[in-house]
Amino acid sequence: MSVPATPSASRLVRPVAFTPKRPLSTISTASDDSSSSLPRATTPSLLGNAKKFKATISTESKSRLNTKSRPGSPTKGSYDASRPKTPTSRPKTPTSARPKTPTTPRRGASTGLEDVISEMDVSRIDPEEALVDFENVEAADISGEIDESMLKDYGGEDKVLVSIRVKPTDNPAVWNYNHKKIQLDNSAGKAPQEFNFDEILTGSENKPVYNAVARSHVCAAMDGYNAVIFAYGQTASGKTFTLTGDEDQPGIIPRAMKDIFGYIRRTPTREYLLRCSYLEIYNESIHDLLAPPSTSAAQPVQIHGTGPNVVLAPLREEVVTSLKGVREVLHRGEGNRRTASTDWNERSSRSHSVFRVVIESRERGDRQDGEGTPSGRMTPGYRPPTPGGARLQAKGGRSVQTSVLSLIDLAGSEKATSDKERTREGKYINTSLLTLGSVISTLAENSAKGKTDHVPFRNSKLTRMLQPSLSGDARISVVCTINPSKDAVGESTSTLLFAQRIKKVQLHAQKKEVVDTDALLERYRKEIEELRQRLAEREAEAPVRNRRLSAREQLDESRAMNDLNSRIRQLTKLILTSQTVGESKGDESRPASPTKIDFDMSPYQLQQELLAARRELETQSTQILSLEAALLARPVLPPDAPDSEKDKMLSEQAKTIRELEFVINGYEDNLGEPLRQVKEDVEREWSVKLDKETKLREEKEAWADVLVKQLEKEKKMRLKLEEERQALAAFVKKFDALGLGSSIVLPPTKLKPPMPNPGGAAAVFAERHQRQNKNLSLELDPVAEASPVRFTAAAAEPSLLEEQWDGLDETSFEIVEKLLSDKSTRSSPSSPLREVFAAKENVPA
Ligand SMILES: Nc1ncnc2c1ncn2[C@@H]1O[C@H](COP(=O)(O)OP(=O)(O)OP(=O)(O)O)[C@@H](O)[C@H]1O
Repeated sequence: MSVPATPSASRLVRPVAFTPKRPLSTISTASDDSSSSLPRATTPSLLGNAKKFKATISTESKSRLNTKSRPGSPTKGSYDASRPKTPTSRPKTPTSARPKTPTTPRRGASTGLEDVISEMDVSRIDPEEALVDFENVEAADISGEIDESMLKDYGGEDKVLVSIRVKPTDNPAVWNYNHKKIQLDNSAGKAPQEFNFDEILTGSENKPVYNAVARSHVCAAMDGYNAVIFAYGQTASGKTFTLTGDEDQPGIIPRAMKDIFGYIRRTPTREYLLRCSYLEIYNESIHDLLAPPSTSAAQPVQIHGTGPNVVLAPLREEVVTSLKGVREVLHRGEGNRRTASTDWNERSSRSHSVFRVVIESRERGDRQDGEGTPSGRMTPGYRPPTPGGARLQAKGGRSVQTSVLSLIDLAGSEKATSDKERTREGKYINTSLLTLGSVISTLAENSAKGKTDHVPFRNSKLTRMLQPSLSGDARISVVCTINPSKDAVGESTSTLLFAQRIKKVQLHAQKKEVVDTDALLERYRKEIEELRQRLAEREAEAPVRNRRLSAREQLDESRAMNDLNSRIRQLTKLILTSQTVGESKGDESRPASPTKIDFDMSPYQLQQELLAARRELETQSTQILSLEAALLARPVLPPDAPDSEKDKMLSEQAKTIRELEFVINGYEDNLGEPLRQVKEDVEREWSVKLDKETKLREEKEAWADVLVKQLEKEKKMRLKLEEERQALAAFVKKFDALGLGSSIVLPPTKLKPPMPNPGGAAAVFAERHQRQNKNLSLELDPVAEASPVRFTAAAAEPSLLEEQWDGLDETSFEIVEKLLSDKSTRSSPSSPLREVFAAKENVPA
């Protein structure tokens, strides 16, 4: 499959906290119609456990169903808005001409599937998956080839439309064919067997193939019928080329999507909602191709329910509003499919890929959203809104059609045929394809002979998934691709036999039109009205309310109102109408996927979510405040605290900061961009504080160095002082021994030799330092911090050492001066005093 790459659609991430879990609904509902020999299934619906109403079809609706509208074809490629057509062939049989609305389960009725979480439930659709509105269809998205004369009714919808596509080959072909008949050439050496089909197609043009094989079924799907188109054939015979095609020759899928938008554009009386899913069945395991490969591998899609009540879960659905959105979905699916495979060729030829489009539509009525029914562009036979009548109108319900178009690229059919010969190699057997063959055979047999033999739908994933459609609930078109070369005769014959069998299967496709207030389309419309009403109320109350709200609450309030407003705008954009199809200027005018807001939430739920978010924010604010308080109340470090204490404190602060960051991150996750600023501010504030703490620590370390140096200096001084004291004491002793003491009057009060202190100089220093700094805060507070500068200022006072030395110097000086001034002492050359001085001053005596 080659899908043109497109710029990726915007996929905004919805905060998890805002995503409510929702209950499951079933894919289809049981029919109460038993008039048919085959069980009559209803159109698959996504509304299983939602409340539904049994609605009668309006007169206009009946006449529409019974009248085959064949208005003139518009000019090719042009759009005639005033003459919208409904180009679907109508049932011919009396039974199918008047389809009955199926009975649907009432709310609360158990389907037995309530526990299954299904993303196919409309109420669980990811809001990123855009709702489509007929007014939004892009001109560029509309097929330029719309020509209703091309729409054919191949014998009515009770039969499967079977076409054969013969792949061009350079080898000599061994098949003869015209536009309806194909038969093996006699030269092939086998008994010529003739096959008749609805169409034999040749060549490499995909447009005629689409017109012949798919267009009528696409239109039927738009008109409310389920439709299945699948390609069957041996490997490399052209199935993918037919369904997907390439850029030059777009296949059925891109052409179908163009026609869908074209159909919407040409039907101004209805509005539509389109949802796509894309899955792959490989080795009897279903993978959601729209989910990331890791997710889909870890959580394969399961089929829940039986018969017509089939639910695939978990399976993503993407709502699309333009071809761009469709391309994005296909591109993503293809990418995921390739990622999941180690051998792409082998895997693609052995797996089935299923692209599904769910189409919801209803008449455009007089809406309270100001957009009313488009004037002057009415479809002939326009039906008034609310076909359910006054009772249903009172309940707010409007008739909604739901149909599913499934486009299936099957695995190579030779796997089903030739695998019989290699049963030992179990891995090659494609159970789904083999079961499809036997299911078709049984169905054909039952139809032909009026039997009710058991049909082995449950034997494979593919048939179980297709059971509602194969049971007759859908219009089916099969394109069987063959390689006309001689060496592929066996495979081609087998394919043609399959095609012949499926041609016999009887169908009973029914349109489904139910009034369902829970249909996504209806809910969106209703929600738009409710949101508008709510917004108007809020706006009216705003002046009074704002007076009693804090600034922060007012901000929250205005954000909530903005959210409401943008939600209304998005919901309005999502609904496609013919006007929006024509008026849009291009792909860029409308997002491929709308902003991710949960469209499924009612205004009340939205309000609850807002309240919950606010409560969460308040809790987080409290956490932040308490963490800040804890930081402020941290223990104060004493100035002489060891480094290990300081380290511990710093690491505790870092931890607190990390916790703050954590809280702020959660806070930001909830409120997004506005809080990023707050986070940055807090980060900045705390990083400044951290820097200050680090600086302070460095300063304290420097201060400690200074202190150590001071102590060493003091120690040296003390030693020197002690030496001097001893010398002086010896000098005095000698002086006294010489008998000179009586003649010299020493000033005893001034002689204060330093005495050793009990704690040593360090203790004295510490005591003095404490005294000096008792008024200084040495705590690690950036404002009241202690610093070496202050210490230096304190140390500028005379130090202990300086005082001691000053006293000693002065005393020594006075003593010496007195001695020197004593004439008797100086006059004696042998004076002992002189010797002492000479020894002390190191001068000759
Ligand atoms: N009608 C056709 N005209 C031109 N080329 C064709 C046609 N049919 C098939 N091809 C080419 O043949 C090749 C194989 O076709 P394709 O991949 O569609 O086969 P397939 O049946 O899907 O194979 P598989 O079962 O392996 O998926 C492709 O290159 C395709 O372009």
